[in-house]
Amino acid sequence: AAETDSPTGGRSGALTPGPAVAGDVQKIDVNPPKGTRDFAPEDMRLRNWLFNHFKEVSGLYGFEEVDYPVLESEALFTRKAGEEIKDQLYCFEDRGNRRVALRPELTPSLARLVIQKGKSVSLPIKWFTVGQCWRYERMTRGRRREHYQWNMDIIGVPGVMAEAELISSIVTLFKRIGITELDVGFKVSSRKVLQEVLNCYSVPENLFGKVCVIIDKIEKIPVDEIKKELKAVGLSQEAVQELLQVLSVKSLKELEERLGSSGEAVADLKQLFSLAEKIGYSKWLQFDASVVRGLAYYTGIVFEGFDREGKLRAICGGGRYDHLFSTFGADDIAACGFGFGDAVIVELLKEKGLLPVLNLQIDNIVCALDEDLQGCAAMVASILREKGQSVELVLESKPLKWVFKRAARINALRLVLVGNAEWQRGMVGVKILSTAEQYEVKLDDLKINISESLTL
Ligand SMILES: OCc1cccc(Br)n1
Repeated sequence: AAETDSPTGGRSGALTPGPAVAGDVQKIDVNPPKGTRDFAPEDMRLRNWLFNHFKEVSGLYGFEEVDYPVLESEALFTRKAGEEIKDQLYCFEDRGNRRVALRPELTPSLARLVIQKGKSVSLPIKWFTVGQCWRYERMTRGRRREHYQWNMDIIGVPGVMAEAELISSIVTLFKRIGITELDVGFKVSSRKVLQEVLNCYSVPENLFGKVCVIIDKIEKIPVDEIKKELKAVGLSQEAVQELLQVLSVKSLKELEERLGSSGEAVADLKQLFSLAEKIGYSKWLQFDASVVRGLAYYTGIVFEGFDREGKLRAICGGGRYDHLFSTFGADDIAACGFGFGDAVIVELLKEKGLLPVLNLQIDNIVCALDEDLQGCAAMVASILREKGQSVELVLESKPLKWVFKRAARINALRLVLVGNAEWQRGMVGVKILSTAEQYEVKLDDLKINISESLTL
């Protein structure tokens, strides 16, 4: 069955299309395109709750928000490393015969903007964004074709403090939404591990990305297939054997025994775990040599957030990518970042019973008791809105029963009634809906502040 797309489960509840309409008007499909989601109000409240946490955490860490077009030149993503993200590129030729694509990730756009800004931005650059990303996947697998990703990137810091800061920001996010280290962990490794092994077998640099992309599939396809693909790109039997062995190393200590203490891979990882200890999130981290991530451009520390029950796909992932900029014809600059999707985290929150209850809340519902008082009711609404009060103004003449029902549905705190008798005396009626207390309030007092005036 197709994965539940909507955060509240199941595909959006479309109206059951009625009988064919008159004439040749075609009934439209009221569902969104395959693999995409609508966000109805209750879904949008959950999405805004999550994205607000993303943005608040980004602010806590001193990151600035940026944004890019969802449509980019296809050239940003046409890396020749056999990545799934390229195979599933949502690309086409536009009316100007340009090859364009719906972005499958945000990092290349960030690199493009950093290069564009050049010397006008001071280092380190710390940018974040929350953006929709796309892939065109055959619907046979029924998977989503879009999701929103929170991305944080630090540009211009070669040291591991940058990765430590990024992982710290994700831990902060998790804590804010009720996720603990008992629910989620981070598998951490470094691609320098693979680099050091491949260097021993004189494997040319340009194969590095391809080798990593193949190895990233180690838990998804049989190991014989992995071996076959590695040999197909030119690795010797010995190199393949050594690679697969080093990926099964179970601890940093064992890695150090295998690679020695002088290499950067071990040094970086030891420093990261030491920083995690100091910052206070080492319980969230574990070394896992098999983590390589599926993007070709990572060059150093890589990490992914996983649910400890092992029911879900990776929650987030990232790492260092020190050579991405030169692939765009610019000077290289140290860089690291992560992506955090909006879908898996919601599945995890559901699993853990941590979905927040987010109801609509309106301060006032304002209603005219007589047709000819509609304008007066609108005036009362304006007065309240100018005081920063949210107001649902009843826009048509409705029976009080309907108004009370509406008030309950929108969770209104107060009902403000505009009636002839009171209006003649410059007053309006106010009912506190939770306690049924009733007041008459002078219109002038409303101009002060309805809450204050109610204490009169
Ligand atoms: O994380 C891979 C990915 C990229 C774009 C869209 C979706 Br859904 N998933």
